[in-house]
Amino acid sequence: MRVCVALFTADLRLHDNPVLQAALRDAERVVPLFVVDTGIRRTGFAVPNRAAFLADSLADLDAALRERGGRLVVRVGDVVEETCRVAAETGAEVVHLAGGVSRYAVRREERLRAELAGDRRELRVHDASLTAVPPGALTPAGSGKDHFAVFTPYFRRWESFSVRRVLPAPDAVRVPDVRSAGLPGARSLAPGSPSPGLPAGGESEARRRLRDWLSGPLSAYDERHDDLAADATSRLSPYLHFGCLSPAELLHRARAQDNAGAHAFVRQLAWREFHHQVLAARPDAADHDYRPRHDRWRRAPKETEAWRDGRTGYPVVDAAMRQLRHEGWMPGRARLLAASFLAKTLYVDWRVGARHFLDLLVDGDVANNQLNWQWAAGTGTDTRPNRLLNPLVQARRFDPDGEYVRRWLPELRHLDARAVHRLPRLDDADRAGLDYPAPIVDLEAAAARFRAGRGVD
Ligand SMILES: Cc1cc2nc3c(=O)[nH]c(=O)nc-3n(C[C@H](O)[C@H](O)[C@H](O)COP(=O)(O)OP(=O)(O)OC[C@H]3O[C@@H](n4cnc5c(N)ncnc54)[C@H](O)[C@@H]3O)c2cc1C
Repeated sequence: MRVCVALFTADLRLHDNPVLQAALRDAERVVPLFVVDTGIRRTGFAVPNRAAFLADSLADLDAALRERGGRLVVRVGDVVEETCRVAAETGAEVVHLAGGVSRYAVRREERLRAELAGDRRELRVHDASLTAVPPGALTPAGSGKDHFAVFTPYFRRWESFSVRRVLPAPDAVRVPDVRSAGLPGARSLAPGSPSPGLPAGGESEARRRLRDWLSGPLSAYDERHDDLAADATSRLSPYLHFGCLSPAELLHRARAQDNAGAHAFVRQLAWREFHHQVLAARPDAADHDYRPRHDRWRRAPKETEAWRDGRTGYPVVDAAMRQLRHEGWMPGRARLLAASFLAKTLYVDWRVGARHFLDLLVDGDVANNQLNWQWAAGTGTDTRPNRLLNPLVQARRFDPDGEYVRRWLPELRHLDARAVHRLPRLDDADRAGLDYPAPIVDLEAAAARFRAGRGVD
């Protein structure tokens, strides 16, 4: 074959990229194509933090292709129309694409297949690109079900799945003569300013972080990942979200280190894949309860605003929410306790919180964000859906010295650990002089309200 198109989506890398490798195998010349998709802009999913990360990642991908004699071809418009146009202009017979799981990705794939077929061209989809185990490859034996609804049995099967081997980065990429728009800047992808502490995007940065992570911190992951002050998780999530890092490669390399840290880390990677297979089977779970509980959610605009601003009066929740605004990222434990606080303690619809996270998270992802929110709200796959996380207990367990709180709440920097933990229990006289709010909600009353709302004892 003379020409193929490799359409990049959430796989912005040269290493271990099945889409690019298949295109290079099939054709003498390959169009490495990225379409700045105006359809995604219309969904509201394009926000400044992810736009900045995406702009970095595209620039890095282009530079890596240029080192190999190629370049990234960029188009702006409807992804299906632009891809078909590029295929027609270059005479490409086949377009290669990574299989996605969101409704948007599935619809894109269907439209692309139909449009290309009308032009006697073919779409080839690679389903072990965005996850190590293809979503849908594992189903509960003998149940007739199309996906796993509970993590532990999924994990057991996932662990024994034979993951494809890691593919090398290509040495050379020959690109046909075809028009390209310039690389997009962050502001052309989404107006507005990114968070000041946003990480840099791109495959080069991803591989540098991967090397650092594997060379030491990984082995302590089991002991330290929930320690909020230690900042001892990988921070690889945005690189996985944009595909600057391959999940299959990460999995193989973590597994090669046979220690407790690596085992615990691999289990977390499986959660990502678990949520992808749930969303693939139940795309409606992006905005509908996976397991409806007939909740009578509260509308509490002032309390929700206080939660968004990190002014709830519960220091660990507020620290988490301020970190989110500053970095566009927060550790898993902080996400969980902040989400539980909104959906259970304040009893506000999880969709309100999920939207706020998607507005800021640099790794904001339909599968992981929406389904983790549902897990925290008890409308998802949690097998104990009505448990409530107490923010005071969470703070003592996961930030015993109050260091995480002091890092993110400058107004409390002068307080010692004991004072930080006692803060929500102080009366107004003791609170005087502190620029920090009284708790916006009483925890016992909130727990009773949640149970009554949900109809559980
Ligand atoms: C309410 C809520 C919303 C979330 N939203 C997102 C999101 O939009 N995008 C996202 O990538 N993750 C999301 N997560 C999952 C998880 O919190 C993050 O992936 C993780 O904190 C990222 O930090 P890390 O890379 O240092 O993770 P590590 O602790 O180093 O874990 C390694 C990798 O495992 C995966 N992982 C870990 N925990 C989970 C989990 N619970 N679910 C799925 N994958 C997991 C991630 O890909 C992560 O990068 C959310 C969790 C909660 C509770």
